[in-house]
Parts: sequence; structure tokens; C-alpha cells
Amino acid sequence: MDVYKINGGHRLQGTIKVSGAKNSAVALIPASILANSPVTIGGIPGISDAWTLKALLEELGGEVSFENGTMTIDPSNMIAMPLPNGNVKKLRASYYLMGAMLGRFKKAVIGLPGGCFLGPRPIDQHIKGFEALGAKVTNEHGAIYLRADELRGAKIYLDVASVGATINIMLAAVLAKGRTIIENAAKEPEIIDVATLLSNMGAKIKGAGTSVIRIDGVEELHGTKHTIIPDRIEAATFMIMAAAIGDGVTIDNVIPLHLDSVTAKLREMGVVVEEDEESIFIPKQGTLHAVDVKTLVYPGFPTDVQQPLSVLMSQAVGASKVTDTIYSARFKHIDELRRMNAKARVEGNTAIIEGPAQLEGSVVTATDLRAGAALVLAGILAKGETEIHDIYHIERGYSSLIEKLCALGADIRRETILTTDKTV
Ligand SMILES: CC(=O)N[C@H]1[C@@H](OP(=O)(O)OP(=O)(O)OC[C@H]2O[C@@H](n3ccc(=O)[nH]c3=O)[C@H](O)[C@@H]2O)O[C@H](CO)[C@@H](O)[C@@H]1O
Ligand SMILES: C=C(OP(=O)(O)O)C(=O)O
Repeated sequence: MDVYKINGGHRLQGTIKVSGAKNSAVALIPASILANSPVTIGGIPGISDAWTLKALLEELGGEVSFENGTMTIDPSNMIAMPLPNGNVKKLRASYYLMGAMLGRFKKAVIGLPGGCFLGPRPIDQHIKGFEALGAKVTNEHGAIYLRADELRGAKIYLDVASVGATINIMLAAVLAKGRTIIENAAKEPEIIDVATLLSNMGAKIKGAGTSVIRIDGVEELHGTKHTIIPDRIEAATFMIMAAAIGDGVTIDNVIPLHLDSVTAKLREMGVVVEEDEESIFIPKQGTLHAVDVKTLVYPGFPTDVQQPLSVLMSQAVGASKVTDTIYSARFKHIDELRRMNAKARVEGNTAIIEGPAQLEGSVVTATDLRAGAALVLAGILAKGETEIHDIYHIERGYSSLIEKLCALGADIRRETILTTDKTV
């Protein structure tokens, strides 16, 4: 079994470069299915989700290369191969194959997606959108079957501003006949990134990044070249690490606007954040103050950042509160942090964290991706050695994390350990 081992107490200093956005990459790669010639995407992070999607596109008959962060996908010979099991179960974003394959082939069979278990992750809004476009959708033995004689544009009002549903409906609608209007669309930067790629492929999309998106279907889409946006969640993770135990850290390759809610909350805690055009500098900090935070859809505070932030809260003076309104059960990291001496508890969809606490090294489990990032930070802060299990969650979403943190001065390594536990 592979684990991360961290010797805590080493302070961070220097420059760290943020990779391309995981939550864009996982949608951009499936979007390439809609083209009739090769699509090249630069800046794809070296994360396991990207490798899994590469394998899935190859199962469809695509020719895919992935070297030095550039993925080139030739979708010309792809077929509508059913994917009820296997790789689709390894990540949540395999659900984007539904929209993309429905758009191109007018049919698809996709196993219900995996990804981090954050409580229920329904896809009813995706299905409502596909049905409005004319697809027949059934759930048979854990796989979603989609079929349409033709797709016709429709007006679709999303009951919740879902990132996944907004992107999936865009993917299905770009080759539909006529106009599709998505109302109460999600506004996350990753949606604009996907719309930009599709537009460069020849799609007609207006309003991405606002709550109303208009798509006029076209006959076909062609290949193009695209560079992905920086990962705002990875950037936020590094900002929090720098605030917690930095002696001056520059976070490079960021779009500061995408981080406004995070920057504002850190400043409320007393963190000094210096923004430049494409980088953020966090100097050594003084005393941090407790704050309350509520996760919301963009431009609100991201659910993906609340777990690392809760570790910073354990270092602030007073009681902080985190309320997750997007994923109410996204608090499994709190039990792990308690093993490390954090004074924290969960009440409903709120975690209450009291600080400052001297964290202690321990053996802990990354229960999901951002819980894992939170534990890495806790390990860097802790006295003694921390051993993190189930690191595959972390490696689904953070590219070269060990190398990046070691370059800043952290003492963290990946190690294979022997285990007698037959369940791992
Ligand atoms: C709004 C939000 O913060 N979205 C985050 C969410 O996206 P993800 O795509 O997982 O979630 P959505 O944005 O689709 O869902 C937002 C909310 O809508 C609900 N929902 C969603 C789809 C649906 O068909 N029915 C339904 O009820 C979800 O349960 C959730 O409470 O997790 C991703 C990975 O952690 C993040 O990168 C996204 O920024
Ligand atoms: C939970 C996340 O990923 P996924 O939705 O892919 O499981 C995340 O990016 O924080």
C-alpha cells in the first residue's frame, strides 16, 4: 500500500506553480468527442482522473496521446461503445461522457459515476436536460442508457445551479437542432473554459459564466487547440498552506479573480494576501482570527476549499464555523483531524473548529480528495510524523503534490508500506 509520510514542522518558502484546473480538464477531455478532427489541450494536470479519461476515450476507439501536460485526442474513429462498468466508476466526471456521446452518437450507455463520496451526488438535473433535448433516458442495473432519434434545442430551467448539469447539457446541445436555453445555469469559471473550447471547435454559445446560456446547434464541430485555465482549488489549497506555515510563498499561474471569495475570507482571518496579475504572494503571518464561512455556488466560497480551510481554522484564535450548503456531509476529514488533536466537531452541515491547537502526527486516512489535501497540511503543521492512507484520492486531483511541496521545504515522501489488512 502506498502512503504519504510527513515530518511536520518544516516551514514553507519559495514559489509554487499551479497546474491546469482538474474540474475543467475532466470536462474538456470528454468534450473532444464532439469534434471530427484532433483536439489538443495544453496544461492538463498529471492527475489520475486525466489518465482514466484518456483510457475511457481509448475504449471508445479514440487515439489519445498525453505528454508533458498536452493531451491530443483524435476522435475521428470513435464508436458509441457501451461503458457500463470499469473505468467510468473511478471518477465522478465520467458523467460528461453522457452529454458528449449523446451529442455525437445520439446514444450512450454509461455506468453511474464514482468520484469522492461527499453524501448524495444526484444527476437528476442532467437527465432532465437530456430528456428536454429529446433523449430517452433509463437507469438499468446501475448504468444510464441514453438514446435519441434526434436532439432538438429546448428551454431548460435548472432547479439547482449545478456545474455538472450545466456542462453536460451544453455538451449535448451543441450539435442539437435549434436553440437551447439553460436558465439558472451555474457560473463557475470551468464552465466558461468548456464553452471556450466548444466555441473554438465551431459551437455557437453565448452567456457562459452567467445564469442564462444560449446555444444554437451546428451541424458539426472540428478540432482545435486550447489551453486550460489554472486550478483555482489547487491555488486556494496552496494559499491556505502558505498562510498556515509559510515564510513567504508565491503562488504562480493563478487568475486572482477566480479566488476572490477565498482571498476575502483569508483576509478576514488576518492573512495578508498580495495579488499580482498572475500570481499571489502570502508573506509570513501573525495571529489568525476565527471566522465563519458558508460554501456557496460561484462566486461564493467553494465547497472544495472548505476542508483545507478547516485546518487553517485550527490554528486561529477562537471558534470558527464551516457550513457546507453544497455537500452537507463533506466532513469526514474532521474525524481524522481529531486524531491529530484538532478540537473540532460536526453539527448537522456545520463543523465547529476551535483553535489554536498544536496538531500531533498520527496515522490518518484521506477519505476523499480535499480531505486528503487537508491532512497533508495538518501533517506539515503537526509535531512528529503523519502517515496518510488512501492517497489515491489525493492523486485524483493534485498533480506532483509531493515534488511541489518538497521544493517549498516540506518534508513529505511517498512510501510503499507492507500491510496485513486484506481489505486494502
Ligand atoms: C456548485 C458547486 O459548488 N459545485 C461543485 C461541485 O460540482 P458538482 O458538479 O459535483 O456538483 P454540482 O455543481 O453539479 O451540484 C451542486 C449541487 O446541486 C446538487 N445537484 C446536482 C446535480 C443534479 O442533477 N441534482 C442536484 O441536486 C448537488 O447535490 C449539489 O448540492 O463539486 C465539484 C467537485 O467537488 C466542484 O468543483 C464544483 O464547484
Ligand atoms: C470532490 C471533488 O472531485 P470529484 O467531484 O471529481 O469527486 C473535488 O474536485 O473536490
